[in-house]
Amino acid sequence: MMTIQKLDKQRGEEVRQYHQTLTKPQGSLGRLEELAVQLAEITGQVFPAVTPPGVIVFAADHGCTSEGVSAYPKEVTAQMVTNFLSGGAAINVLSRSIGAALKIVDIGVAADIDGIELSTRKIKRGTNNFCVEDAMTREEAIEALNIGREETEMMIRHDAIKCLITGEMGIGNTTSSSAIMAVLSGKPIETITGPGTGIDTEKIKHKQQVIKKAIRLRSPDPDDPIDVLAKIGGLEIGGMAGAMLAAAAHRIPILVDGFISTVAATLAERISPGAADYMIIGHLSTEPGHDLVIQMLGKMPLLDLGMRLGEGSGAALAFPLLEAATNILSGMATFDSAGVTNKE
Ligand SMILES: Cc1cc2ncn([C@H]3O[C@H](COP(=O)(O)O)[C@@H](O)[C@H]3O)c2cc1C
Ligand SMILES: O=C(O)c1cccnc1
Repeated sequence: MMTIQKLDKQRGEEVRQYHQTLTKPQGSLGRLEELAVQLAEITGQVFPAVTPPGVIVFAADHGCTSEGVSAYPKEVTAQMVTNFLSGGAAINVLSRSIGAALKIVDIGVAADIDGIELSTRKIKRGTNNFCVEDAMTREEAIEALNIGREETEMMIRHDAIKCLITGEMGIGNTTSSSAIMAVLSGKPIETITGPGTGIDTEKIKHKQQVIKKAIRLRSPDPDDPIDVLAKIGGLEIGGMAGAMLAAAAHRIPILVDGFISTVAATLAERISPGAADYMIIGHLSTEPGHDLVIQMLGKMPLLDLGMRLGEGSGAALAFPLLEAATNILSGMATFDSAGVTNKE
């Protein structure tokens, strides 16, 4: 889809060496040092910039909500988009606190939503119920990826963003995310499916049955990520995957949020191997499948705050750590410049 370059290992090595000259015991900044190295490898700069960050929230509805898989009614998707537009959701608050540009994309909400601030890119009015038919066609899945890519490239041009945070809003999307993960990982559905917005144990069992039925009836090809996205995925999940591919192609670091975002990240990596090199996992969600999907990407989350919201919230909270990692590099004195004696 888009060319993703290899990481700039040379720049990473330069940062590793430079860290040893800064006024601190070697390695004492732990994962902040690793972060600085990764950011240098991603951006190709010894003093990488991550500000300003940009948050894109993709919103879409899910046909599988008619199977009773969420604690909240499907109307909440559109209502929350209106809330995003008036600035009152968690991601609005967190975006403001990190100085991020925030864009909301309606990539497939069932209801009509007005708002000049809204990017209206509706592919269809929610996915089809994957227990009855494919969630979307292959063409629609590709369109979702393309819209994600286009919206991100616009943000790179207009807002000059230096770090991408993707978020999502879509009642029912932990069900499609769990289904995608079950197919991509081959792991039992029980280990991947959780409460989402907060359903009880009985309802989780039902959610697992719904996912099993969908996978049996749709039989997506685990080796074809676009087939998986089309048959059992979501429009906002495709949008996020496309956004991540665009950021990786532009060598912009991607700060990944919770379970749903990390599933989109896994699809992006399967579509264009190497994309995950450009990703950092912001936090560990309490949704049970998140741990596994992070491990599959070979990553470790930065924060573990017991959160399970989505919208990009956990990634936005982790952003100051990236900023700190880059500020350390550009702002700290060296042993030489400060006249501090280095170890023998
Ligand atoms: C008010 C509200 C705000 C949200 N913001 C994100 N989500 C999160 O919950 C949804 C997924 O959970 P499930 O699969 O159980 O429906 C997604 O919209 C996700 O972004 C929200 C959910 C609600 C109710
Ligand atoms: O981990 C997440 O992103 C998540 C978990 C539950 C509900 N919504 C989002």
